[in-house]
Amino acid sequence: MATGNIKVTAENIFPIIKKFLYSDHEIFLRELISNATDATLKLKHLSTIGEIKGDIGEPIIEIKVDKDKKEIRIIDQGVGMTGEEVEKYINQMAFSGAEEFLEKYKDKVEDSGIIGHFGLGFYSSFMVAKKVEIFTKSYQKGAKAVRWECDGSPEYTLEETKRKERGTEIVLHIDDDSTEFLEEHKINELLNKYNKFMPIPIKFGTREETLPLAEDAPKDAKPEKITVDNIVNNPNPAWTKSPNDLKDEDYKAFYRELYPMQFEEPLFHIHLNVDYPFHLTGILYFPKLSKNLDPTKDRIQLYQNQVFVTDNVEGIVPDFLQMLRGVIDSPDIPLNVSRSYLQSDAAVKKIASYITRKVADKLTSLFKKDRKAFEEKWNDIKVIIEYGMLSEDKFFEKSDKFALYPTVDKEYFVWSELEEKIKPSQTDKDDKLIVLYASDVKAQHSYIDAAKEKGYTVLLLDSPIVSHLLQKLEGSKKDVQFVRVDADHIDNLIKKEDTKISKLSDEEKEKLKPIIEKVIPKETYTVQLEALDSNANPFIITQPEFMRRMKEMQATGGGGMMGMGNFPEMYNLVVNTNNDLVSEILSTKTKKKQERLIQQAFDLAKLSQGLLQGEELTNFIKRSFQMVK
Ligand SMILES: Nc1ncnc2c1ncn2[C@@H]1O[C@H](COP(=O)(O)OP(=O)(O)OP(=O)(O)O)[C@@H](O)[C@H]1O
Repeated sequence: MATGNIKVTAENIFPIIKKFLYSDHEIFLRELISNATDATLKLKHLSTIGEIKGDIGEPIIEIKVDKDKKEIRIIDQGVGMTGEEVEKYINQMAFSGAEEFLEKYKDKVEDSGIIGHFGLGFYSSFMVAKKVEIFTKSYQKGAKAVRWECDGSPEYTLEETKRKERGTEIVLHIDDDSTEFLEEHKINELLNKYNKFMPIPIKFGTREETLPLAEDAPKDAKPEKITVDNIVNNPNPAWTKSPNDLKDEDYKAFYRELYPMQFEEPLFHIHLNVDYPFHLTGILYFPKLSKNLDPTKDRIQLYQNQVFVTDNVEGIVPDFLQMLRGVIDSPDIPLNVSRSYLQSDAAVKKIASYITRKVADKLTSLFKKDRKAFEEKWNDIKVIIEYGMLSEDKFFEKSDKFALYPTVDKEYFVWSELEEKIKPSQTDKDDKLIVLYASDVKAQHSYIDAAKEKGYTVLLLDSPIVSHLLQKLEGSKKDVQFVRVDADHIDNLIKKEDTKISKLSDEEKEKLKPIIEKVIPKETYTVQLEALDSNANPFIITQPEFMRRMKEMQATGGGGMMGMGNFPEMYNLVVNTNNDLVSEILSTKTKKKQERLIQQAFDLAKLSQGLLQGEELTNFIKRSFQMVK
């Protein structure tokens, strides 16, 4: 038997480990299962290359909990260790990691989550155990089994022991302050969180399985029950397979496996697979976005060689794709590092731009392959795509191929098609292409109608960030301007000629303006007299595009003009000097009647904008009944 002192610069490393990693105690199980997995994968590799002769069977990893003895055991059938190897890897190497760790982080107690990075994996067991034993036997011929023990002081014991089976058994004698880990449900929870897709089968207890009855079994035959290993993981998850071997159904099944509480099917998936300049596999899903979507639930999961790392992929996956679901697995992602480290990591940065490109390519191919199906999905995916166009320039460049511009009549165009269609009719006198859009088909009905009557195309752009996107589109496309149909009278939106003849003379106009201004609230409405088509309404309420868009941009964050968001609503009241009613208002002699006509026309204009409510609406209805009496 050998005893010795583990060499560490600090007097006693274990209390420090505990303190450093206080919040992350539960990762001990992941670390130990990772080691067991590595040892098993090594064994399989040695067997494949002929280093190990004979059958190695189907090695599994087993977790056992003994609540009475306060023990957790992690048992593998991997390569095991010789006495020298324990000496080297557990006593010295692991501790050199510990030393480095201490050296680097002694002043930064708050920076936790760095263990794996420093090869402290095994020692994380001391976060929950007051004593740890290792029973191990190497695969090497003639190797003797050894037992190592350490109680959290720098002293350890290493001795020969009796053990026939190849592999390693770690026994954790759980500390009194960590007994929660002796609960079966807690272990199940951890296995489900961190080890659900690890590559070696993990057994935790047993379960009953009912065998199917033989076809010719008598009617009263009872099905036979057998006890089988309870394997908690799926060692071959879909993302590790080749896309050629997977059908649509398999992808959907994997989605359900990942998110058992999700009942909505995903819209489509993207299988990621890259070997150079970094390794990455994964499957991303576009979910159906609904209003009650909780962005903190069922997020993209990040794995390193099938070991769960985190479901906070901020900084790894571009912002606009955070709403997607699925998994990303890369051996190049460090297991246990702090978030700031992850974000500054060069490999991680490349991952984000690769994913962006891949998503753009997939959208392009989906659009090309089945345009109709893509159009049907557009409403569900547009927010993600529009957000991507806004935030990622590379994505914006590619989006011309698949970003759709739907009309109020549910026709869908990509930019080049739209341009071709509206260029002849919607180019104004200054050679600007005016793109008309609505945000609410019902509320803006009369304006849409007026535009359609002129043969114009009206888009329906109703996502919350659309004003930001239009700003960006106008900045990148030459001589293009977007205007919402209710921003002005249609003749003013797409100006074809400079002046229109007004029925009212300049003196008449000067007389009329103050009369109207007296009746309508000046602080909200600016009166504007304009010579429009005689068929156009007498009074039209508009909200200038610029003003409205800036306010919207303020409200949805970023951009826009400072302070605009708090500005009161301001509108224009366009008075059509060519409409007969306006002439009538001017020529009405009785002041009372004149005011009533103005009020009535004004209320009608408000009504068509959805602005007439409450008391004003009640008064309007009363007045209207009196007028038709
Ligand atoms: N179950 C095991 N079977 C065989 N060898 C093991 C086992 N557990 C640990 N070891 C050996 O002990 C070494 C130290 O383990 P430890 O978990 O501390 O660090 P690591 O696995 O090398 O790195 P990290 O876990 O930080 O990624 C391992 O590299 C391995 O050689």
